[in-house]
Amino acid sequence: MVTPFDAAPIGVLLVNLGTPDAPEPQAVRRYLAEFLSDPRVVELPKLFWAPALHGIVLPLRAQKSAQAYAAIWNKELNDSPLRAITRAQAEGLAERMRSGASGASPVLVDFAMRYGAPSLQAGLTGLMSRGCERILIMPLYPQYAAATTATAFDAVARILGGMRRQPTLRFLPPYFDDPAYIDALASSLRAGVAALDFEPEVMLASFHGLPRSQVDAGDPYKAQCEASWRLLREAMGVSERQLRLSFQSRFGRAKWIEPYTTEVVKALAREGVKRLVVMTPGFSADCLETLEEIGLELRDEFLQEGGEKFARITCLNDGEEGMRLLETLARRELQGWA
Ligand SMILES: C=CC1=C(C)c2cc3[nH]c(cc4nc(cc5[nH]c(cc1n2)c(C)c5CCC(=O)O)C(CCC(=O)O)=C4C)c(C)c3C=C
Ligand SMILES: [Fe+2]
Ligand SMILES: [Fe+2]
Repeated sequence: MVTPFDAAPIGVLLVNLGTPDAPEPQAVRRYLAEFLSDPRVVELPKLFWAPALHGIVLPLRAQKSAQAYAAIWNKELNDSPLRAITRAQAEGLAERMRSGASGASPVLVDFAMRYGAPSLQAGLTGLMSRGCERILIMPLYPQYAAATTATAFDAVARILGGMRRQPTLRFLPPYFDDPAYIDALASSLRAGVAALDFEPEVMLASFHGLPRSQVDAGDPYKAQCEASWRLLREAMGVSERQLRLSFQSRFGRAKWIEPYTTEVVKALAREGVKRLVVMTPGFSADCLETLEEIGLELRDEFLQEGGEKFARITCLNDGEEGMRLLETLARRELQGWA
């Protein structure tokens, strides 16, 4: 029997970057091998990069990164924070889409990782096996980058390339300037600062970096981060000096987009800034880069350089503001479907 098209469920698939299965060198190596072999991520000739990656980068990096993952692993759930939070976002969105749903089609929500597990293949085929013929893919990157947004699209297209009966797809566009995103960031920053036992002298918005060569080649990522930063400053009513911008997570020796987060923070401490708050608006979920690189490493650097009070604002995660944002985006993109 064929389900009438209008009554068939609609699928929503949240997509984030990916993460290892365990905080151990073997698992981290497997994950990094998949991630860093993606030509959208490292744009070097394969003949040169593959031996360097497998011969030098992975043996060194897997060991070091496994220790970093161990420091932030969610022990209660025995899971990576990124996967645990993305799962909670999917569960929360499913609940929200159940209540107040209008029309005949139920909305089913799942999540997938671009690299590692649960795979995009499993996410797509899982929704299809539950009857979804129309699927909204939501890459959870507010700012577009070929290394994140485009590679998710590429991977989905490759998976569909192997299907006889394809679902109909929609993709969430980048939402770096969406008022719902900016409002969610501003509310979470205000609430985060109000809950502190100190008043910050400076706030810093630290975005994940990108190789400068990718931006020079036309990637709009840096401009979109700058636009989010400007809109957030306007929403908060603060100046460029009160809310600074920087880029973190540099990987490799090439130049990445600047200013680098570590340099900005060390300079602030040397200038005499004692109380600092750091937020990471480009990440939808807390992960290695926010919990360890900012929450542990950057905190130590600031305190060692003379800073006295340091606080990190959590990502939007599955909190009220974050979930309201995901629901707003999903409902908007599902118009005419659900
Ligand atoms: C938010 C957007 C992201 C962009 C843009 C991005 C680009 C990018 N990243 C690397 C290299 C690494 N990134 C790593 C971790 C990582 N990156 C993002 C997001 C973006 N990356 C997230 C959410 C995470 C955390 C994953 C987790 O498991 O918690 C890592 C791995 C960690 C490590 O070993 O230090 C690397 C490596 C490149 C090269 C790049 C752009 C070209
Ligand atoms: Fe990254
Ligand atoms: Fe990092």
